Amino acid sequence: MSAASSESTAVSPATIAFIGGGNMARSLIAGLVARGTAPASIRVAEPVEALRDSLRADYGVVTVADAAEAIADAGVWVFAVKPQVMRTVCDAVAATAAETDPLAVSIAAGITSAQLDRWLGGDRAVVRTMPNTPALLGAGITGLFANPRVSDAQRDAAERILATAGETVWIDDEALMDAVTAVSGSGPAYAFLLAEAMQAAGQAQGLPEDTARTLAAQTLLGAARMLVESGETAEVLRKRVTSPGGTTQAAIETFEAGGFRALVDAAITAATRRGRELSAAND
Ligand SMILES: NC(=O)C1=CN([C@@H]2O[C@H](COP(=O)(O)OP(=O)(O)OC[C@H]3O[C@@H](n4cnc5c(N)ncnc54)[C@H](OP(=O)(O)O)[C@@H]3O)[C@@H](O)[C@H]2O)C=CC1
Ligand SMILES: O=C(O)[C@@H]1CCC=N1
Repeated sequence: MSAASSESTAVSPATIAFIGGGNMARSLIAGLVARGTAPASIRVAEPVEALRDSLRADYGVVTVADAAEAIADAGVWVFAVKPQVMRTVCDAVAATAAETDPLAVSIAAGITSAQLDRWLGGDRAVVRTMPNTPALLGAGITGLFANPRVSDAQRDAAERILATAGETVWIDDEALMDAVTAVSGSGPAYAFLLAEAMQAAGQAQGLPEDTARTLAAQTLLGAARMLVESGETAEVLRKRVTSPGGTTQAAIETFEAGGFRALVDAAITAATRRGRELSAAND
């Protein structure tokens, strides 16, 4: 940490400022507080009063309307705003960054560490991350990339913060962060889409709404746990459910005939491309 902090404000490496207190910040804050981070060491800058009120009520964190107030004594700044406003947000805090030399952690899709570094005035320590919403339960996974300016201690600090949200995986080639975003950042939505479709199809077969919903949700939970806990591949687990000439085979053949794998590939390709577009469009 730089010794250039202003005399009136002691910057603490343990104080974390969130800039943006929306959906994803909330998930991360929930994880941090649930796993022992003192709420008083978390500042959240969020313009929407209702969001500030609920973050304060639910987690006891310090909430403010303006980023300048949140970052003043924080050694770690977590940028949790939309990619479209990231440049403006960075411009507004760049002067303070030059004074206090914080670790900048971004969770934004697409925006690169080089962009963040440049917008924050240059020569900044930046960790670009991509968490996902199961962070709310500590069941998330986050991809992380550190630029060369990040020290070992700062890398550990970023790891500690994101590890409260679940698993972590460091990525050496930043270009792959858009693929991480497409697979795991956006991925919970794909599982929810599948749940919606399974529920609707079950209802179409006559199941009551509540029953169809519970069957779909519990099935996805059980399958996900088997994927993580069994040590076996998805393919092996799938084949074990698929009795020859049985019901699963009828369904899987219908998926395959409909181009399911190609559709998933096209969807993840589109999401990866969109990450790159978000970077270029907001530069
Ligand atoms: N949602 C997800 O599953 C994931 C999201 N992300 C990334 O997280 C980031 C945030 O996404 P998400 O939480 O969904 O978005 P949200 O819109 O829910 O949250 C962003 C919040 O930041 C606020 N904001 C805007 N400008 C400022 C500012 N100058 N200072 C402080 N706060 C500001 C917004 O207010 P207002 O609405 O008034 O603009 C909003 O409340 C994005 O970059 C996204 O790519 C990453 C992984 C997963
Ligand atoms: O949809 C988005 O752009 C963000 C990033 C990953 C999940 N939500």
